[in-house]
Amino acid sequence: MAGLTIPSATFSSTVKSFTLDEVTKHNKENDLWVVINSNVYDLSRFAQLHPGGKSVLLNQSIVTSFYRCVQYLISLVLPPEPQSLRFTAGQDATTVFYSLHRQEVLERPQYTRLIVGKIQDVEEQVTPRIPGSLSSVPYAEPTWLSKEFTSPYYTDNHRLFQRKMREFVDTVLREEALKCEEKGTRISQEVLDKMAETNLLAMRLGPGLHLHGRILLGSVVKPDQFDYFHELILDMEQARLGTRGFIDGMLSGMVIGLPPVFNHGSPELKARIVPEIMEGRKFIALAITEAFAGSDVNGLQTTAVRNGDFWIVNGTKKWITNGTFADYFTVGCQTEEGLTVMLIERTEGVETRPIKTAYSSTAGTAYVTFDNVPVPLGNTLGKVGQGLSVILSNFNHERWTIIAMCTSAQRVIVEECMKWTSQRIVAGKPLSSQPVVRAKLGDMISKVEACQNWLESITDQMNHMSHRDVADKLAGRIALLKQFASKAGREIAEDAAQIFGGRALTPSGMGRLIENYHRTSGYDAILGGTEDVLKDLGVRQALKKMPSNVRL
Ligand code: HEM
Repeated sequence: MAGLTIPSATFSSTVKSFTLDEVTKHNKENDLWVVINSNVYDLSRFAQLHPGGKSVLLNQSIVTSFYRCVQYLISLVLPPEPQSLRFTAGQDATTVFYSLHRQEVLERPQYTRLIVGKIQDVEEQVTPRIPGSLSSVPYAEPTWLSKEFTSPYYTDNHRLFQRKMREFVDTVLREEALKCEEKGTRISQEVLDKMAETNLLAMRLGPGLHLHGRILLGSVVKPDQFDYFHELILDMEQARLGTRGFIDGMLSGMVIGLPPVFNHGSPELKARIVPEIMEGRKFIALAITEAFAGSDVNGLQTTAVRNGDFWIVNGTKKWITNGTFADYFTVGCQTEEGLTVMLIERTEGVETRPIKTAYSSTAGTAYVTFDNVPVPLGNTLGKVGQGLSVILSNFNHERWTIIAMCTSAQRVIVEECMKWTSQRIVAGKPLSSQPVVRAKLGDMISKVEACQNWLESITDQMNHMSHRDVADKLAGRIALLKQFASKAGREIAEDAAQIFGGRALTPSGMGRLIENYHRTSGYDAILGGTEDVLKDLGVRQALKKMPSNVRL
């Protein structure tokens, strides 16, 4: 057997080269080899531990049945070993493997160790995606990242930024995301440090002065060059992880809780807390919603009463993202003068309890209670009694980031469905040969493309407008797009679950991304404003601008 050096993503040492005939001899229970994607695996010992059971590794596939029948006829003349009548073992199991497992199974170190060689002169049938690379599946990437298409919005710098972001997501975040999503644990300080090192946390807050003096993603983009398309790319790349709880656990609380501080806090307060938060050493959450009031911020019941140089705060907050581990809370309170926002530090009288939600507790969703908590008057954000404008000032940005992540998550689902419907064989034909399945794919693709194109158009406007103009001219459009995108997401999730069947119901295995999205797509329809409220807001904003001098 000749030695062969294979430069591969999974192993790089000198590996042995075999013929298929040689592999066929290893077809017994304790001497069990299979070929998957031109690699030869020795499963002799692993068969006992195989999560799918030992018997399936020994069972006949249809192809091997035929092959064995021929063997059987020959055996009438020359008897084979009795066991070899029912082997998958000793065969090329590529097709059956990919119909039952995701590629990532083969990439786990404990399984790459099972490789004993490669089949001579045989090309890989499946090319695993290299971390950081683009997908070649149609509609798996937005048009601007698809070969041979152009875009009026993105520059070479955006393209470079996208490449680096995807690399970061694939190599630094992906493993952590899977682990935290499954175990419900909070993001590790080690990964947070890496995010802070690249200033990813600061970039999540959008373009602005807070980026000045910072080195962004290893100097890929200069702080004053960073625009809303860079931020869009960042959000969309992160959302490709397909782990909804972890996406929020990656400090979404900061994205919505910190802007009121640096837009409305005193210079001393900002100097004290903003750097440590943007560097991932301390954590902040936005605490507005209550069991008593959600979108209706005027109905909040948490109170703040003045006492000397302090507010004394009493009340409760519910559904607070990152609340279980937050050091600071940006809180809406009722005062004598009206709604007022203030920064409350985790101190005596502040308690947080995890709330069990439909997504992973890695997001740190909390119920927060304030019991006679003294808050320095200097922690007031904006003017006393004008809390509504402080809260509203960040809503458009929050909603826009939700749209970006929701659209990107949908695209991942489209990619999953394109792959699955092409590889899944039912009654001898791929699923995609069914018109009803193609109709679902058509709906999904149309929806995600509509969201992407509308979103890019709004993002372009944001790049050319002041904050005030965004509030005046884009609030309604952002609201309408958010409800459209989240509804599209929920419909896509439903269609994808129908396509994947039972696989869409288990959080691990082939349909794990579909299961996660199907379970959590409703979050985008509620967080940052429910669909009905936003649709109404969008129309009300439009009606406000109806000229009085028009008639049919
Ligand atoms: C290198 C070889 C293999 C490895 C490392 C492996 C590993 C695994 C793992 C980790 C699972 C759990 C589910 C998942 O994480 O996707 C699984 C399930 C399964 N495996 Fe394998 N497997 C191998 C080969 C095969 C082959 C050749 C067959 C062919 C019959 C097979 C049949 C199954 C079945 C039927 C299940 C259960 C699937 C389900 O629950 O939907 N496996 N395998």
